[in-house]
Amino acid sequence: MIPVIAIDGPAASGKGTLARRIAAHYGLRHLDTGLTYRAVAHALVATGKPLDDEAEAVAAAERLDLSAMDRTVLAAHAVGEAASKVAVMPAVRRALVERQRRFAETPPGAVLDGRDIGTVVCPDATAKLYVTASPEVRAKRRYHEILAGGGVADEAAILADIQKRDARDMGRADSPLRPAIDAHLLDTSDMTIETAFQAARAKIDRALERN
Ligand SMILES: Nc1ncnc2c1ncn2[C@@H]1O[C@H](COP(=O)(O)OP(=O)(O)OP(=O)(O)O)[C@@H](O)[C@H]1O
Ligand SMILES: Nc1ccn([C@@H]2O[C@H](COP(=O)(O)O)[C@@H](O)[C@H]2O)c(=O)n1
Repeated sequence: MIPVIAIDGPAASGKGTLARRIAAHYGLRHLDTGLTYRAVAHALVATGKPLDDEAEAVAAAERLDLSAMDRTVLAAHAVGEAASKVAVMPAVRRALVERQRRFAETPPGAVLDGRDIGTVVCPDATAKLYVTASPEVRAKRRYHEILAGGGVADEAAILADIQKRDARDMGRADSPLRPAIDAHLLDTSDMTIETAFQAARAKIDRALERN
């Protein structure tokens, strides 16, 4: 059995931070699936195409090189907003999910983080986590992250964007953000990164022992 760890959660909940730690700890590969949607949105913007151009978006998804996604370009707040618009199109999701599944099925196993990993991409994952935190805590973390990177940010605007993105991601018809029925919920509002990692590790260790 190839171990697959599925981590879902809303924007800025800390799922990427946790996924990277878990992948390093268990010696697994890691895929931030949010980057795949960001890369498609970025490709449309870069070529002057509207974000609802489904044919162009599918073509961008099909030619995407998962090993060459540039986090420094794709991490921008505006790209995340654009990604959530591209992510409502079922044909784009089909193309990306196919790529994500192939990544997950490749030895030695993988950690994938996103919005629909436990529900759609890897429904048979070895362990599933749903990581969340209050919108206010998430906005504060993102605000401090931007300042630490030398940027300028408005915490209230970030909070409004996060709430808008949550509503779009949870409200879309295809693969809405929601915890899988068998996911372990991890509310990190009052947890440090280390505490969240130890809590996740305990759940994953138990799941790995069972398999
Ligand atoms: N438990 C925690 N306590 C404090 N800060 C945290 C915690 N978890 C994550 N962070 C910080 O919060 C910020 C957002 O975390 P991260 O990028 O991992 O979230 P994400 O859910 O992957 O975001 P996105 O949806 O935008 O990809 C980062 O600056 C990270 O260092
Ligand atoms: N499995 C996923 C991952 C992401 N999305 C969409 O992409 C947007 C950006 O994701 P980040 O994790 O980088 O913030 C996100 O808001 C989703 O709309 C998705 O649909 N499915």
